[in-house]
Amino acid sequence: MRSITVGTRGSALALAQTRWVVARLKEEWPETEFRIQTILTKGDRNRASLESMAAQGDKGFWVKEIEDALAQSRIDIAVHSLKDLPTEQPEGLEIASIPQRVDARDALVGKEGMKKLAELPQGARIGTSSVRRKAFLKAFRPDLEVVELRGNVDTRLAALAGPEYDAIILAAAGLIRSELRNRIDELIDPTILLPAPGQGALALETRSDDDLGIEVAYAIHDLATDDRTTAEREFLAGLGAGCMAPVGAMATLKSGVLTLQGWVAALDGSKVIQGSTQGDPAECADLGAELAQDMLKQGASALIDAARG
Ligand SMILES: NCc1[nH]cc(CCC(=O)O)c1CC(=O)O
Repeated sequence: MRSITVGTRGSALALAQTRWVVARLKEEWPETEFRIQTILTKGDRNRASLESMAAQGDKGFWVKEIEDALAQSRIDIAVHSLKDLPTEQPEGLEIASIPQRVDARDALVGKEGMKKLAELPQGARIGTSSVRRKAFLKAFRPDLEVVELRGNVDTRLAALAGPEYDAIILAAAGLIRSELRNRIDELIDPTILLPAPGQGALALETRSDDDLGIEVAYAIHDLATDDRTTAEREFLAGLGAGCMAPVGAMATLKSGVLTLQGWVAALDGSKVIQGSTQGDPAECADLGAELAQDMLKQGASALIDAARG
């Protein structure tokens, strides 16, 4: 029996999404044995330094060790949250497959009486560590207080039991994949909070010369998700921004037309530049790159430079 080793971070969410991937792969390849190998990343080892590393523009905080294991054939397929993958792909490795996206949106989880973003009382305290969520929240409701909240999904939900936060914001997909969908109080409308590029989608990474691994992974590829997230990630790359920038992007597909929305904000939410474009999904990469160029000209460069510090 042929055997494929699938590598992932060891967090509850990473394991939940990897088990989902393996279950889907098993449906397509019933004769193949799949093993799951967890790998500790710099992000897991040293959460405290996350902020400073990110500020220095360290890319691939959650992926480096996993990519090393892949390159050294200790694993055959790596499962990542697409949102955490740098837009530049390392030599010798490729994204072989993007499975179907769950939900791209952000979710609000609130205490009693704190279940809707628009209805939160003046000065309500919202927990998030994302510069994107913070900037867009402040733009929507400058009265809200954004309070730093780090950690994995369980840690963040547990923090809501304490006095520091009235509500927290997380990716809906993380809750859904962790079977915590019932904790979602509001799926936040993307006209208020545009999701991160690639949010809610996974990426299966392989060695570029591993035809078998590529074929196995590709069996669960979803073309619509690929087109949408390619447009979103090319927008991010075209801005010259990383995952730590206050940038949102979301593409939708309807009647064969891809619509891409992109937002770039000042860190304090005092300014948000919004743009959108439409076209043939086959041109998804160009649509993303062109929207980035347009918005850089409209003043997004200054915002991105400022966010970089
Ligand atoms: N930055 C951490 C991270 N990476 C992917 C997800 C959620 C799952 C996804 O977006 O696919 C999360 C947690 C969060 O943003 O709440």
